[in-house]
Amino acid sequence: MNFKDYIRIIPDFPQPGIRFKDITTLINNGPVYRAVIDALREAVADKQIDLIAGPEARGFIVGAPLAIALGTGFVPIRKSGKLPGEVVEANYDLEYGKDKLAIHKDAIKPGQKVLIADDLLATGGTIATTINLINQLGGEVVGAAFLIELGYLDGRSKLGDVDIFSLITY
Ligand SMILES: O=P(O)(O)OC[C@H]1O[C@H](OP(=O)(O)OP(=O)(O)O)[C@H](O)[C@@H]1O
Ligand SMILES: Nc1ncnc2[nH]cnc12
Repeated sequence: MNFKDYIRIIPDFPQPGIRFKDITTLINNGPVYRAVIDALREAVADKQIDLIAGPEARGFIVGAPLAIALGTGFVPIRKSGKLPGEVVEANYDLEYGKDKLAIHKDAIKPGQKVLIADDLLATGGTIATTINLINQLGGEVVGAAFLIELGYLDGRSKLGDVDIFSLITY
């Protein structure tokens, strides 16, 4: 199955010059959505994983079903102001702007092994910040899994020695 056939590219969204990779057309198709989650599960099958962490919002679309497939818990990393409990927060830059992410302080116990999941790796700003938040809680990041990697933005170089898995690259 060629996942690229199901991803729609929208030029100049959300700002001129960005070629937006729209996954709504992929997740609209049940068998293809399931095949993506199966492929990610297989890609990380050799890892010991206690928790999946996914950044809002598209990280939930990939991370929550992957957590169910692996039988782990799921930790939502949310945009600032959305989580009700005590949080740690960090600012970051992404391909088309700036934002602030937060995690509940009690979401990860020291030493727990955490796999990050998201739909897309672009500049790496979102995931570098996600790693930072997990590390602040004492979690150990064992890898990061994506449906899409934008190789031309070299987000990998921001993620240190974290193991990175992506199903397709542009
Ligand atoms: O590697 P980066 O340059 O940081 O970009 C990648 C991030 O950008 C998108 O999220 P976005 O912040 O647009 O939020 P959304 O999931 O709520 O649409 C995408 O889902 C990744 O999380
Ligand atoms: N080009 C892109 N398409 C979809 N989501 C993105 N997040 C960051 N860059 C993106």
